[in-house]
Amino acid sequence: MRARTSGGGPYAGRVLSAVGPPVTVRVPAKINLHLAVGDPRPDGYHDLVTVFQALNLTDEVTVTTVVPGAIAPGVSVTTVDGVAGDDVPTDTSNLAWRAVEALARHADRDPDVRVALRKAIPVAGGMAGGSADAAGALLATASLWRLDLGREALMGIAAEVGSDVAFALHGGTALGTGRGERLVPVLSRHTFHWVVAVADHGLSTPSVFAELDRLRARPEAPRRVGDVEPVLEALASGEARSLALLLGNDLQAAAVSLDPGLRRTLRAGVDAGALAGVVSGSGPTCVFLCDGHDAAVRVAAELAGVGVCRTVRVAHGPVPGARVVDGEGGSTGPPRPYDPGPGAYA
Ligand SMILES: C[C@](O)(CO)[C@H](O)COP(=O)(O)OP(=O)(O)OC[C@H]1O[C@@H](n2ccc(N)nc2=O)[C@H](O)[C@@H]1O
Ligand SMILES: Nc1ncnc2c1ncn2[C@@H]1O[C@H](COP(=O)(O)OP(=O)(O)OP(=O)(O)O)[C@@H](O)[C@H]1O
Repeated sequence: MRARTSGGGPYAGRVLSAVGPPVTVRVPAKINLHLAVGDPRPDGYHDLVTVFQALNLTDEVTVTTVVPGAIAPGVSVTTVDGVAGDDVPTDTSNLAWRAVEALARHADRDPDVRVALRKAIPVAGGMAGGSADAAGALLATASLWRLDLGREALMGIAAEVGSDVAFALHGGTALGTGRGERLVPVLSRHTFHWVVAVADHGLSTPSVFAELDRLRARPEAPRRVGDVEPVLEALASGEARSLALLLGNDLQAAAVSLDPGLRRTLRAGVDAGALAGVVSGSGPTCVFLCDGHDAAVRVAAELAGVGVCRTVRVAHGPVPGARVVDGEGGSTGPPRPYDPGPGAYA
């Protein structure tokens, strides 16, 4: 079925795409097990060496073809699991919409879709929620439009939209370099169990990078994280206790400097029985590695009682990157042109 617009509006007179069923993609949050930040580059970014892991804390992105008079182009947002979504824009600045526009430019067509976000990933929490939505919107729209895009092309468009978007497509565990957009899969044996402490406010990523530059300009600059190799070895061994000793994030000092209460959160998680805790990315979410699922449930219960954060979640990783899901709102059509591959999680 094809639809043609009538009357005025941005699509007046244009032939719109075939109206197929909506496509829903589930896409994970990320944490950084290791985050080494270099000096600022001339373009304002910082080179990173980071180890990402995707957790089973996911947003869902549903993309529907615009139907004139019935379904308008744009973005809508609902939140679940206590996520505060007031800061999430529903205009063209939403990262998911920017991803649709980037794909539309690439495909030389109009962004004639509606994007519905169902957010469970904390907003401005250092878990790449906006980037996850962008990755989900890219994959869902590419599937809806049945674009014959290879993995490399989609990853390239993802990297244009944001530093963390490519990883949200990739999933699993990966080593990221450059701005974090150049990815190599990392062997990660077994599943790691995490407690996620979500703060009652966000931190702006550019402000945290700027604070790190400021702290580093002082004589008592924060110590930098060590080499990444031992982290890769601990992941390959699957030993949570080995990995716990090696969790490190150069942005942690900056996040704590902007939000000193995080010190208390980090201490509370370890006091509650976690093996170790670290600020996730640019914060303020803190994640705690635990010795198995049962330990994580105990740590989460105790941490929730201390009152140092807004909500506490139990999660595990690695999990796959963005995936088209079947079921209500999803699509059960033929195989999709983009297959993100199995990832490198065991
Ligand atoms: C902190 C991390 O989450 C670690 O994975 C990411 O590096 C942040 O990735 P992101 O939120 O996708 O960041 P972008 O949207 O690309 O950049 C937002 C802003 O963060 C700063 N930024 C980001 C990434 C990077 N490698 N260096 C930076 O300095 C820049 O000021 C940039 O303007
Ligand atoms: N789809 C989206 N979801 C959440 N925030 C969005 C979205 N699109 C744009 N934003 C804006 O981006 C800001 C950062 O949101 P996001 O949740 O991605 O932060 P983050 O998890 O700290 O990111 P990262 O870990 O990649 O640095 C929000 O405060 C909001 O204003």
